[in-house]
Amino acid sequence: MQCEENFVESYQKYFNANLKNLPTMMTAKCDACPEGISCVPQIQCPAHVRMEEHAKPQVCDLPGGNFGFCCFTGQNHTDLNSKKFRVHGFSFLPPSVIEEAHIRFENLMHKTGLIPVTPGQPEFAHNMVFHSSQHEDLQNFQLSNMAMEQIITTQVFKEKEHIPLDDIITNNIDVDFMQTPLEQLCHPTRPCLNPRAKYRSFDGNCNNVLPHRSHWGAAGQPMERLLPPAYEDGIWTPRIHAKDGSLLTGAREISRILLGDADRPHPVYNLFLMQFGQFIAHDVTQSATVRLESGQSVQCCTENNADVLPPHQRHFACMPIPVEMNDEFYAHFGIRCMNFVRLSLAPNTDCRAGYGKQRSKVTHFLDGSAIYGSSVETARELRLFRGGKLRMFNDFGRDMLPLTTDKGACGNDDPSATCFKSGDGRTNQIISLIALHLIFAREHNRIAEILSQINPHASDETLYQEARRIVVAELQHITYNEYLPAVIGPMQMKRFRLVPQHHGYSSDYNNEINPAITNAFSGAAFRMGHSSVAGKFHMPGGPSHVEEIINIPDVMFNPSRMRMRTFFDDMLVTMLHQPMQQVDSAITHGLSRFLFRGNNPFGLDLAAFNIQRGRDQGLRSYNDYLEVMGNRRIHSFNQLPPEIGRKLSQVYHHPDDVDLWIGGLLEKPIEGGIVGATLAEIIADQFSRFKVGDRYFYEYNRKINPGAFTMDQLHEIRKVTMARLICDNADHMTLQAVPPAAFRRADLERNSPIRCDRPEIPVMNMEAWRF
Ligand code: HEM
Ligand SMILES: [Ca+2]
Repeated sequence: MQCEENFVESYQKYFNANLKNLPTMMTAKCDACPEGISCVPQIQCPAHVRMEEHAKPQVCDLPGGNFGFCCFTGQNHTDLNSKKFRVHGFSFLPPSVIEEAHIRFENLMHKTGLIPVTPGQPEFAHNMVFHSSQHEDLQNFQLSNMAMEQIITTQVFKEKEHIPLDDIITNNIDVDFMQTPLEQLCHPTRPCLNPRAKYRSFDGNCNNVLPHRSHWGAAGQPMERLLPPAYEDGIWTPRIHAKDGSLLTGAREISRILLGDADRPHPVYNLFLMQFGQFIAHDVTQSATVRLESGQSVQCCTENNADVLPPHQRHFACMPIPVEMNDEFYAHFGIRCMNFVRLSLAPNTDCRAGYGKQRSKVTHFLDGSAIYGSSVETARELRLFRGGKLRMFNDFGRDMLPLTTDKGACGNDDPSATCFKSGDGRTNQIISLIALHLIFAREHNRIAEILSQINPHASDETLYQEARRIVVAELQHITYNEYLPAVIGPMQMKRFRLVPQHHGYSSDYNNEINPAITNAFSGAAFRMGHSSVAGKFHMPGGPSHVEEIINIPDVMFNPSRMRMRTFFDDMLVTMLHQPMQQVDSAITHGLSRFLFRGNNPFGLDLAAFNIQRGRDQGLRSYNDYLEVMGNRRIHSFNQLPPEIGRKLSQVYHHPDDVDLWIGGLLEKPIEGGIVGATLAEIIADQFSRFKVGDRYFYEYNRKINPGAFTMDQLHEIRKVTMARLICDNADHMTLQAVPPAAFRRADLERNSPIRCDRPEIPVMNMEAWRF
């Protein structure tokens, strides 16, 4: 193993030049890591950041000319190694702790703040984005309560036994709920009945075949963390104090001061990129807010949002956002409070006391769950059970998504109102999202139809599962081949080994990697997409050539236009031609003032929600994420480019207070990507987990993936592009041609729309699937 001492130069070349970086540690750089240890970017090896100098890992080379670390501590922020520093040796919970916790729990559940939100209000629609099915909502209520009782017990234990905060946030207390009344809340993990199942399960269970990891990435499992939580008590109390002890500036105030509305069209990418982003965001993450037993959502403001409810009347999950008297928008309506309810938690599967972990309701894998559902029950409801197809709604000869009367999906009491159903409960949230769902549902049926022609004797079940396997592979291929490089740039694609292969199988699977969503990704990094949203759709004119302009709040949870004859095509044309907005400090008022306005003169502020949500999830400050990436912390706003430093100092006292989503948005985009270096690293880490931690990933061979494609099939999958999927599933009434790079603006040189039979938009040869 060759080692070299001076590697600072290559390090500086990679990281954001603005920050005048130097490595946080100095060790020799070696060619290769010891056997069995992988070389990864520093963010994928977070535990060692907390360690003593002598425990720091060696530096090694990564593809793309940059270095990483020979990571022996794993991809979690805690490491077994740190256990030896543990101060306390408890192994059981004193009965007095359990009794007191139970009394507190009962008080919280049944005594205060049981006021529901009124239908028709914007906050009613806000809660619909956390909806999946009535059954799921009820289950969520029960699990969330169980988790709450565990959390309260941990809080009482910490208070009574004076457990240091650091031991709590690093999961360093070895106390479990076994042999206590809370034992019934523990869910022992079950071994998989068929570890070599050819098709992935619907709920994501048994992806990892090791018995104690079979639940990794499954629906309902908790989000995991890159860094320890920044809860005030280490357990669940949200961060509200700045470093200097003063109160942090409110989320709405930060939003209105820093994130104005400005039209800055992206020079390269179109709205299809934005929309695909939301579609896959919904595949991989859906949190849920705490609800009342009745299933209704909690209200944290007084009538007409005139004030926040006084603390003694508030539900325990309330975290209302105060609105200033001088708010240039909401003041006109007398609004002084925006409703905000905290996310529900998942009970700890290992039955140990610890900090709260947010529950995600969908499968964490990128596995088409937004198309097929995250449970066997939903998958069944969506199937036709004939020819392997999905159920569709035949709308005057056209296949549309099936309709639903579930009020939780559109919030509409009118039974004749259009409202669509898919594998995800958020489909109707904006009309352009429905277009993506429709493309993928039609693609499934198109493939099932061809498969049945080639294989006339195949059963409905085989056709369905094979079509699903192909569609999920197409989704993964488009994501890694076209979408991700646009977002995080070519350098990160290489560093994190995310570039799809042109030939052969990949063998990158690693059963040590938990594919779970990280809080940093769902609570901040991937919400970068909100800045790329445009406030208006410029719809092409019909025969009259008069362009129609649609304000986005008018098509949120209001999908009826979708049934107009040419709307689907028109929407696709718009998304391909209209630029998306740059990812920066501008957020359209369509999201930051009028979100889910319905028939009201004002709506909600999504930017304020993102900031508040980060605090709800215990995200650490932007500075801590700089450090885990290997950057130097910032000690003064002067260290930042003047424009950014000036902005941040308007609302934060110290760089240690900056919310991750805000700090990330203000960075300049990395080369070839749309986001800055910090968000790019968090996103790259997440997509590396989806690949390395998913046994059924489309590029894996038969030794890893029991449902691996043959070499011929994989070769065909690799031809698929987003443009091909649009070509094969549009109505072709007003859409006659498609730009070959579907995420790039159609007005770019060499990306002019072309006919779908041109070789630049290749076709899969389905003969490879003759069974
Ligand atoms: C098209 C307009 C969009 C609307 C109206 C919208 C709206 C929302 C809302 C209301 C939430 C929940 C906020 C909260 O209370 O925490 C949310 C969460 C989220 N959004 Fe968006 N969004 C849009 C586009 C996007 C895009 C383009 C992306 C990514 C590229 C994205 C990524 C996310 C993510 C990752 C979450 C967190 C989901 C979870 O874990 O629950 N969104 N969005
Ligand atoms: Ca999924």
